[in-house]
Order: sequence, then structure tokens, then C-alpha cells
Amino acid sequence: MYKGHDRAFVTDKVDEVEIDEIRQYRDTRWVTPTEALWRIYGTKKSMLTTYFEANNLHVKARGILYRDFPEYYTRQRRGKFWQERKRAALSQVGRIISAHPAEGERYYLRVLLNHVTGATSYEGLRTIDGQVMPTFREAAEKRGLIEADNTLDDAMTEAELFQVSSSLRRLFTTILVFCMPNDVHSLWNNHLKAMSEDYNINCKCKHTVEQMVLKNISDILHSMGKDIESFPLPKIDKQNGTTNDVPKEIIEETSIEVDPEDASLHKNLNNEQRKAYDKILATVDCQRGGLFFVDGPGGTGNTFLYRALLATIRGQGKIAVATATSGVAASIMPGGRTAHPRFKIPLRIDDGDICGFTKQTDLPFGGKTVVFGGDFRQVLPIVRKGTRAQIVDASLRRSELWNCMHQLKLVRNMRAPNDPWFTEYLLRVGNGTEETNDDGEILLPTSICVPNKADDNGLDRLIDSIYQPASLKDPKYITSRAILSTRNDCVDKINLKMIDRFQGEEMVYHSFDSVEDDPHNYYPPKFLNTLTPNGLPPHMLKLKINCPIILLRNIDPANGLCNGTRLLVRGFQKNAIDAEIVVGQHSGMRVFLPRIPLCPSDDDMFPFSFKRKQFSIRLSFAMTINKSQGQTIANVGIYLPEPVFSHGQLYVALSRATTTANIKVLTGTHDENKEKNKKISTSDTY
Ligand SMILES: Nc1ncnc2c1ncn2[C@@H]1O[C@H](COP(=O)(O)OP(=O)(O)OP(=O)(O)O)[C@@H](O)[C@H]1O
Repeated sequence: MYKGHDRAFVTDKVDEVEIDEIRQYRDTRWVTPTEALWRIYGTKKSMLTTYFEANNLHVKARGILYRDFPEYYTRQRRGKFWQERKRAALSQVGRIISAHPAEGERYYLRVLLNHVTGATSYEGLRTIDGQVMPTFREAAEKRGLIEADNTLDDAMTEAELFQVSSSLRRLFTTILVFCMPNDVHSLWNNHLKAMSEDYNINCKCKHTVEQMVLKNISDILHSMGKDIESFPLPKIDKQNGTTNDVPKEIIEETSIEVDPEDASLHKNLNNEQRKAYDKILATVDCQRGGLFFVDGPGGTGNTFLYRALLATIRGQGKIAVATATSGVAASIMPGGRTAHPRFKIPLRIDDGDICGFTKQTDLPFGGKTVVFGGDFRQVLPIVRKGTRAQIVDASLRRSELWNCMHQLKLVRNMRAPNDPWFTEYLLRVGNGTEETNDDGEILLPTSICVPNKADDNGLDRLIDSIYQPASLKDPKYITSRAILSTRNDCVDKINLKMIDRFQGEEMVYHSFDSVEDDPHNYYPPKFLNTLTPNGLPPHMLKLKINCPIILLRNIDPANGLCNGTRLLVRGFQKNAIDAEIVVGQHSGMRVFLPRIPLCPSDDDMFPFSFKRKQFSIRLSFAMTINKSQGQTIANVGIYLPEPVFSHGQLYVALSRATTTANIKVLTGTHDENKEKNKKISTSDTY
């Protein structure tokens, strides 16, 4: 009986003899009789070589990965060839023997087999764009499947090809902050010339130009909450200017320019907005200070009011600090910042932590005018693994300051001014007063429901009703619509369907995944690649020119690059993506995005420290309802294979649209007459 061959290891204990470990290893390798015969008679057909042959013979086989091959083909043992199955056998699991990165070429061969389809020989596997690479490692590197040594330098070089110097300086700064380069010095020296081209036009003094580049990088770093002193870059000359004693925060806030359009917003305020505006400004004018809470259901113009207030106060030469808890909410206000870095609030609050601001008087907030705002009907700030009670407890409503706040109410929906039935329906959904059945479910209007028949094509019908194939080329069309869903896996499913329908040149980026402190390779990359934790980009990111994407990290919120920013891909290189911001006040700005190391925000998600190096973006044909909060999306598709699962989700999804005619909903139920969705009560918060 033959049970497969094995290897024996022998230890040589003779001290004097010179030990050649490689030779010993080779000499003591035991070759079984069967393998010996197989070698001698040269019938060298391995499973892999027969896979190559199958690719040669069958066109269909060329689109299937080696590890997935047993699902579609069955191996005929005698003839040693692969035969197509009549029906795909999804229960068949292919497995490639594992290899440790230290095994060199064997490991890289495995990496290639896990990602490349259609190879007809070992040489074919090493061929990229007609060029045969000498080793599997080089082939894997050229395909972007393993991380090259100099990706950061390459990202800068690639960006130099088609970017202006200001964007290069921004990319350099992003690399400094997020990619932790080992050799900042070389990166600086190699790219200083390209980063200074715009300054060189008007100034020929090398030192002055270098100082200008450093100053600009220092400003960008500062807006990201970092100090240039903490990076090994040349020093900035001490200036004789008068601004040296003025805190940087004050210089920053006073240098925000008021947009002329914002300066005239106060003329268009509706009655409730005007009342709130006057009351707040009165306390600023008489320097009495005051606390306000603007309660406005979605679309009633909270943000519009803030923009009018900020423009008026800044126009008077006073300081108005605009902050929000999330990057995307901050980015829709001029000069908006996230609250934590601006007020030096620790992200994780432990006992004894203090905020970096000193108390000036006994009045709340030192007697300044402070305006809070929000909508308790919408999705509430997340308390990780929090119970309903804990989530409610974390809301402003439970703060001891709540009773000191003057309540200001906005009531008129300005997002959907021409659809009064819709605005009232929305309010009933938000307030929890819409009629429900015994299971707490509400009925959605039939006009907005996409029929979900048992034919399984409901999702395609929803996609077709939001995205017309003929208009996909128009960037304005693309950014005026989105499909919203509750869970990331639903969103990914729609995005994958959409990117396949989208026309254009394609680029696939694979992430580099690793686990800290895993010398024995217990968590091989193949396993790590299958994980997509919340908030992280996928392992395989498929992009096409002009496709919409959404940013997943707060890179530079002050300049519009925050978690939730929507962009369009304008170009791509191997190590950098050229993108354009398409919504908000920074709309039109071109940015270069590098790959950055990312970790899941929830430390307890895995029993190991997972790290993914990838572009921090996802496709955004579809996005989660939570991500859409705060955005106006003219045409909204809502995909709810299951009822919404948290407070405010249905209300947020519906209230993004400007009229009922522009909403389409697909629910999980197959009965056309009963399009319904579970309503999660809002009464908790009030
Ligand atoms: N007084 C106004 N005149 C004209 N348009 C207005 C007015 N107020 C608000 N709008 C418009 O209505 C839309 C919704 O306003 P805004 O985004 O300020 O609402 P919001 O309360 O912040 O919404 P949400 O909380 O759902 O994000 C925007 O397109 C805004 O320009």
C-alpha cells in the first residue's frame, strides 16, 4: 500500500567536520520509489502542468484560477488531464499547498497561481505584457501582487508624470503622515525638484524655493494635525514676521476666506432659519455668550443656516470655529474640522484624560456662543457594542448642559420643497408616528417600490432604475445618484455588478495583507485576503477611469479629504491613483492617493493584529446608509434585502432624496402589495 512519500531529517553531531546544511538537506531527502520511477521515465505530468495544458486546450478554462479549477473541471487520473464538469461542483474545494515567504520562488509561484488565470506554462505565468520576467518574484512584483521595496518613491515618480507641484506636495505629505517611510531623506531629495516647479517660475534662489516648499508642506501637515518638526526634513528658517507669537490655530481660523455665495446666504433664510440666525447673532454681538441647539429634521437646512452664520461672523473679522464629530459632516462646512483634533479631545477617553483647553470662566464654554445642532431622528453616533440604552445615554440629550440650551426648531423641508406629501411622510417616519403593523413594520408607498418577483432579478431592476447604461459616461449623472443599503456585503455586491457594467480601461489593485508578530505564518496571506473588516477597503479593488469612489479615512478633512468624501477616478498608475473630489466645497480639486497601511478600527474583531496596505477607497455606486448621512443625493436607490437594523436608517435613506419620484426601494419581500420595512422606534431618544 502506498501512502504518499515523506521526508526524513538527520542530525549530524560531528563537531570538527564542516557542516554544509544545504547539501545535507539535499542528500537526506528521501525520494519514494514511485516518485523515482516517475522522474526516471519522464512522464512528468503534475497536477499543475496538466492545468497548464487544460488552459491551452479550453478557452473557458482560461478564466479560472488554479485553486478554483476543481469546481469546474475534474481530473482524470489515468490520462492525467482535466475534463470539464457537466455542472459546476461548488462543494469541491481546491487547495494549493502552503508556502512560507522564506521559501522564496516556491512562495511567489503560489502567489501568482492564486491571482493569475489562463497561464499555459511556467514561462507564461512569468509573462506580463509580452515580457518574460526571470523569476516568479519579479513577475509577482510587476503584477502588483507583492509589495516592492520602493513603492513610495515610485508613487511620487508616477505622480510626477501628470501632476502639478502643489498636488505632489500634498501627496508627499500624505506619505509622510500615513505611510511611515523609512528613508524620508531620499524621498525628499529625489522629488524636491518636481515639488518646487511652480515656485521656480518666479524665484531662482534655490534656498528660497526649498524654504517655500517646506513652508507649504508644514502648512499641510498642520492642517492634518501634525508638526513638521517631527519629520527628518530640512529646517525652516526662523522668520522675523509678526505672526510668531500668535497661536497657529488663530492664524488658521482667521485666514479662512468667506465665499461670496455664503456671504449672501442670510438673505435667503426662511422664517425659522431667520429667527434662529438672529437669536444666535444677538448673543455674539453683545458678547453675552449662549448655548443653542438647532433641531432640524433632515433637509430643513441646518447646514444652510450654519454656513450663513459662519460667513456673517467671519465677515465681521470674528472667529467662528466649525466642527463636527465626523469628517464628512465637517467637510460640508467652510473651514470645518473634526472636533477631536481641534479641541484636543482624546479619541479614547480614559480616567484622568483632560481636554487641552483651559477654563476661562465658570460659564459653560467660557461664556462663548456655542451652537449645537443635529437630528435625533437620524442614525446616532456609534457606541461600539453598545446597548440601545448606552447609545441613547451617549447622546447630547442626556448631557447636563442640555437644560441650559435654547432650543431652536427648523421645520420646513428645503431639500424637497415641491413634494409636501413626501416631507410629511418623512417626518412621520422620523418621528415614529407612521402607522405600523403588529411587527413594528411600516408600509412604503407603492410608487417608490421596485417589484420584487420571485425571478431573482429584483436587484438588476433596482440598478436599472437608478443607473441608465447610456448615461454612465457623464460624471454629473454618476455623482447625482447612489444606491444605499444597510450592510457592507450588500453594497459590495452592487458595486461589483456596476463596475462590470461600467465602460473603460480597468485596473485591479491587490492589497498587501499581514499580521503583526506571526513568524510561523499561521495566518497566510491567502486567508487574510479573504477578510474585509468594516471600514477597510477590499483585497481586490477593481477600478475604471471615471468610476465613482468614496474615501475611507480622514486624510486631510480641512482640505476635503475625509472619511466619506466622494471622488471620481481620473487616472491610475501602479502605486498612485489620481482622483477628483466631486461633492462639497472642495469639488473639482485633484488629489493623488497612495496605498496606506490600514488596521480595523475594532481591535477585538480578530485574535491577531491585522494590517492591510491598500488605497483607502471603495467604489461608491452603492454605499451604506450610515455613510450617506449628511449628503444630498438627488436620485436614491434603496436596497433592503432585510429590514433596517438600527435607529434612523430608513429615515436617513429616504431623506437623502429631493422628491418621491427620485426614490426607488427594493425590499426583501416578494409580495408586490406588501412592500414593507421594519421601523425601529425613535421614541427612545425623546
Ligand atoms: N433657505 C433656503 N433657501 C434655499 N435653499 C435652501 C434653504 N435652506 C436649505 N436649502 C437647501 O436645501 C437642501 C438641504 O439643506 P441642508 O443640507 O442645509 O439640510 P440639513 O438639515 O443639513 O440636511 P441633513 O441633516 O439631512 O443633512 C440643500 O440643497 C440646501 O441648499
